[in-house]
Amino acid sequence: MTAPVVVRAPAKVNVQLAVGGLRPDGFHDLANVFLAVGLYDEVTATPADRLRITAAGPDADQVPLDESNLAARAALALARRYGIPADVRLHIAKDIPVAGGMAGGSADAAAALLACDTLWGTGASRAELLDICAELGSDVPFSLVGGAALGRGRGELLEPLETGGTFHWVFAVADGGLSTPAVYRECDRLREDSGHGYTAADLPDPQPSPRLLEALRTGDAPALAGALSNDLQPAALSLRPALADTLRTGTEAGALAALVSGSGPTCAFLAEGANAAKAVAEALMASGTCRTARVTSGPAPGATVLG
Ligand SMILES: C[C@](O)(CO)[C@H](O)COP(=O)(O)OP(=O)(O)OC[C@H]1O[C@@H](n2ccc(N)nc2=O)[C@H](O)[C@@H]1O
Ligand SMILES: Nc1ncnc2c1ncn2[C@@H]1O[C@H](COP(=O)(O)OP(=O)(O)OP(=O)(O)O)[C@@H](O)[C@H]1O
Repeated sequence: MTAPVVVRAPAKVNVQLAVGGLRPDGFHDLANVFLAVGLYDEVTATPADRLRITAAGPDADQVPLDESNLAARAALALARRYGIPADVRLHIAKDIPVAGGMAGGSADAAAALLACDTLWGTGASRAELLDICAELGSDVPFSLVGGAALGRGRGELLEPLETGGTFHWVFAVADGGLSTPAVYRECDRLREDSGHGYTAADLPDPQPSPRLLEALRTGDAPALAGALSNDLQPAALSLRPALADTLRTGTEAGALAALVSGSGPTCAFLAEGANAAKAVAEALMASGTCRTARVTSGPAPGATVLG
């Protein structure tokens, strides 16, 4: 009998998310600086009579178990490319918040792709895997590579970035998710309403911040704190105003900086060290401004076959 294959893939936080114009294909051009952090989903692939998806974990009831699941779509995409049936059971052990702006579904897609490639012995090249990842979603290539990277285009064109140390983070997980397309739409609406005379379609090309890249390269947490930015944050706050209380609570508890993670509603807090992170998490839990607070660090490795 073929042994099951277990693959682990990380969550991400966008330390910079510069959002440019709305493209004719409905996506936005980005300068997207990703950092993988140590919260993981695990996907176990086992031979089966047909494609089957199961999920476990606190948020498992919010994970679709049909072919809309990104892990299922990854298996189907690989099987189609190699002309083989996608007869596999994919079990998702879910620890990344669902619809939280931390690329949980993308992590499952990258993990499932690597797990199926290993189980089926398809031997796809890294370039082929990245190509399939990009078809599945803008964040999926980064879930495969992990570490830190600059994402251009709609976020799928990656350039690895050097990091000079470990950054300590706290993530405040909200009750209920936010829809990524709705947050991008709200970003466009706020910009169009702001009266600067531009429309979403003709913004300048978004650029990474040299100060932020340098802070990552040198592992300088206070400098990174001063350079964090997320153009989707006003939109996430507009859709979920209570997030302002969460951000304030973490900052008052000693975080170096606070920002919404990607499209939200998870809020991310950068801390000076592991002890400071623990204190920020305790304050967040006590405040009642979030469902739970998770302490972790980054960079973390990309999708990895375990065992
Ligand atoms: C917010 C981020 O998580 C930051 O990393 C990503 O930009 C979202 O990436 P994702 O969840 O993989 O998103 P996709 O599945 O590719 O796209 C979902 C929807 O988000 C919007 N979208 C996404 C990426 C992008 N560069 N511009 C967009 O406008 C589009 O409405 C798109 O239809
Ligand atoms: N494997 C999966 N895990 C979680 N959600 C999934 C999965 N596959 C599909 N989905 C659907 O995708 C939606 C968004 O889920 P996900 O957890 O990836 O959001 P997210 O972390 O905010 O994404 P991102 O940060 O990439 O924008 C969910 O509400 C769910 O309907």
